[in-house]
Amino acid sequence: MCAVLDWPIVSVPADPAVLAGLDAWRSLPVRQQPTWPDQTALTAVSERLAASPPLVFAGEADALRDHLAKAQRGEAFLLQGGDCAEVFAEADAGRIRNKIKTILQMAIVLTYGASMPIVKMGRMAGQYAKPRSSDQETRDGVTLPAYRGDIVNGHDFTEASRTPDPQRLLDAYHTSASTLNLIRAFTMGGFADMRRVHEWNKGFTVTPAYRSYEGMANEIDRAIRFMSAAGADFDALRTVEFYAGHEGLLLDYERPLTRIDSRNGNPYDCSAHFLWIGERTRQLDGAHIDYFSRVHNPIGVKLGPTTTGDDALALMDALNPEGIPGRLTFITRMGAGTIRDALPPLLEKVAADGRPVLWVCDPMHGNTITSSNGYKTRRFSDVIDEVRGFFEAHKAAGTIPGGVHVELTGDDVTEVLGGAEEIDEIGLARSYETLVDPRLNHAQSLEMAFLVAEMLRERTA
Ligand SMILES: O=C[C@H](O)[C@H](O)COP(=O)(O)O
Ligand SMILES: C=C(OP(=O)(O)O)C(=O)O
Ligand SMILES: [Mn+2]
Repeated sequence: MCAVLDWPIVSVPADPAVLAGLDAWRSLPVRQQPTWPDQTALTAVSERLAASPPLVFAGEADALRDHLAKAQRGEAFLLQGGDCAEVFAEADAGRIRNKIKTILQMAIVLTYGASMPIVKMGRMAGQYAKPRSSDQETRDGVTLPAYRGDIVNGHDFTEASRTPDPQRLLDAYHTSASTLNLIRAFTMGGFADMRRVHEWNKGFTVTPAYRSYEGMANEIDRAIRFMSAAGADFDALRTVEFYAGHEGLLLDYERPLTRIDSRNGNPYDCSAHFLWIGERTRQLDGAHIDYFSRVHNPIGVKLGPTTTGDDALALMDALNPEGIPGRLTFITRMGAGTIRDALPPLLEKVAADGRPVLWVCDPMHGNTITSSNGYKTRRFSDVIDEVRGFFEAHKAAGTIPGGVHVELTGDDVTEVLGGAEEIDEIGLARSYETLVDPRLNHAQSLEMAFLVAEMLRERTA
């Protein structure tokens, strides 16, 4: 997040038609929104949000778009990771630091293993709204609204907690701001300096992945010492660009945080650098597609196993009709057993169209299962197999596998089955903490990075 920001002396005002368009979604079908019981409170909160400073700058979103354009062309690779659902009470320094360290470690494994620049992005500092399969949840005969993420309601199973509360939009804004502040401090203040690769491993449990990382960090150290002795200047390695993204789901939050870029009069959603539209809200005639077609951030769309080539083209027409490089990312989440059949027709159709798209693999959301002891989980082997299928399909089509999108945490949780620590169904009970979907823990995340580095190395070989 260190784009050069030119602060213009003369502001370009927005075209009134562009401003009016930002509210067109209100008259379209909109899915997965809460029913706010108090509309007056919602209006007051929206006004507060609209008057608050933006969380990111438009210039930073533009810089990210350029990086994503490089990933599209195979000159970089996107790593996006973080919680399924961030939780306000867990936005503390220790957890945020562990997540950043984990993503930095994964990025360095990929950079070193595949000699490829990695674009680093968190599912962080705003990932508070969740689409749900069901609007309600029933426990022991009591039915309450489903938990829709901390920005909407609380997870506790009481009527008070589950009732949507607009004040939570302000809490989400402030928690995003403090999270982003810490991310900026960690990545711009010297902590992310590549000469400190060893320190990013400190404090984590010693696992096989931890040891592999130590080995690689020793090699990097040696290479840096050699290059320094040879006169190279490593000060450029002091800081790291780290971007923030979340699902652009809750339009009552995204709309007031949308601002007009004074450089050119264009609207940007300044709640994050990157917003994606979920599998459940990507209807062509729906509110989400309309809204995000009007803001200038780089935008992602999740594509599940039933997506057709024509759906993909229609999404390109809606979100990136002119084919601006880096503007549109397709995040496929097909399932390990499906990707090898479902992805190739999409790749073929999009390649024939010619407009650029960044293809990213989410190997999590198509591989969710329930364990026999009742946990919502995923198998590490399925996650890796889906990434493998993604690389295979791109190789066969002659297209570029441009990134991975992963649900992970830097903490030592037990939510995903398998990995080198061989977490089994009984083991899930040890430290199952997620409020929605299961996340890779620190060791599983590192292990994944080593495996993806190999796939990426083969791609570039
Ligand atoms: O990350 C998202 C979840 O997969 C989605 O919200 C659905 O979860 P659910 O089936 O538990 O409602
Ligand atoms: C809900 C999510 O994904 P999808 O829209 O792909 O189901 C998510 O990324 O948490
Ligand atoms: Mn999820």
